[in-house]
Amino acid sequence: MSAQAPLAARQIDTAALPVVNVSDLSSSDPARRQAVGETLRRACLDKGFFYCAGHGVPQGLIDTVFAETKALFAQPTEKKMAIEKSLSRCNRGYEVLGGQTLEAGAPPDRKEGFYIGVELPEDDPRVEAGRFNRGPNQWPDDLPGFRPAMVAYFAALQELGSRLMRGLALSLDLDESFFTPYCRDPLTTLRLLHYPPQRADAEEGEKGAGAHTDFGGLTILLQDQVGGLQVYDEEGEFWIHADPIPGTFVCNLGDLIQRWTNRRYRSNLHRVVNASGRERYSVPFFHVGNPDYEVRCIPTCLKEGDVPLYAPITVEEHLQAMYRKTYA
Ligand SMILES: O=C(O)CCC(=O)C(=O)O
Ligand SMILES: [Fe+2]
Repeated sequence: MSAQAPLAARQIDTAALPVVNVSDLSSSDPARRQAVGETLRRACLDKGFFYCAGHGVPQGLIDTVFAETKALFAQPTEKKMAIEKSLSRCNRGYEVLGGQTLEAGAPPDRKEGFYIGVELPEDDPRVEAGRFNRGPNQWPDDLPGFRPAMVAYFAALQELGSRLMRGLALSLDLDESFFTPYCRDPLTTLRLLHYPPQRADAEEGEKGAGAHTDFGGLTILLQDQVGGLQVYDEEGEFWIHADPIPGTFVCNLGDLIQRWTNRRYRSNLHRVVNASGRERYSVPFFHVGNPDYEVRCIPTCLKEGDVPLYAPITVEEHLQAMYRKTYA
């Protein structure tokens, strides 16, 4: 969505992103929930990227998700190709190294991935109607712990995402339930990613993930201890290294929130460069709402004299356009 940032921009290693403890979003005291909303507002008005602490997702589940993710990517190529994404009508399953180009004009991303979504049987009316990204998942047949771990993690993150959306509503001085209709029947995607180390002899401009903004509402990223995520600072024209902080997720706002808020909250440019010499694994969860929900400028986000910058669009229309753009 955003303009291309200068890739040769100066880089700094400052942890310039705030840590927001969201545990009080579960408080029965409205004032404590509102206080989290205020903290979220400051983070969202700045970069739209923050570390999320106090999220309540058990560390044991997180460790299992990483273990299963590594086991999946360690499988022989033919095993992974047996559940490759093109075999699915709803973009589920394995994505080959270089399968996506997130940054227009750059070389393909040096990452391999795996897509998981809401599990729907073939005879579900939404699947029979051919709705975008609706249908069954593809699962590896010889990793018995994989599916239960991913299903449990998906459910935990879906709940966290909806909780954060209530916090986001508070941050915008809206009713806490403002985004509830959007959160029903979600089109969320869980994505597993493996970034091999950057190559010394790589084509100019090759990255793990090219500079991009996220398509959906809210992204909740689990990253390992290797590092490599970079967030663009538009004013300073440099990349902030969003190094891992144990026990936190990195949360960022996607395009839909930028559209809702008329760019008051931004969908910020970010990228991955795995210069560590090690394998990197990450697990972004794209909390995306109801496909039929129409995202339009929130009236209170419109300052006097401003006009909406974006036409209303349904969640499904926007996602389809972004998939077309990055999977040429
Ligand atoms: O792997 C990461 O750290 C970020 C991945 C990402 O930005 C994405 O999949 O949209
Ligand atoms: Fe992203």
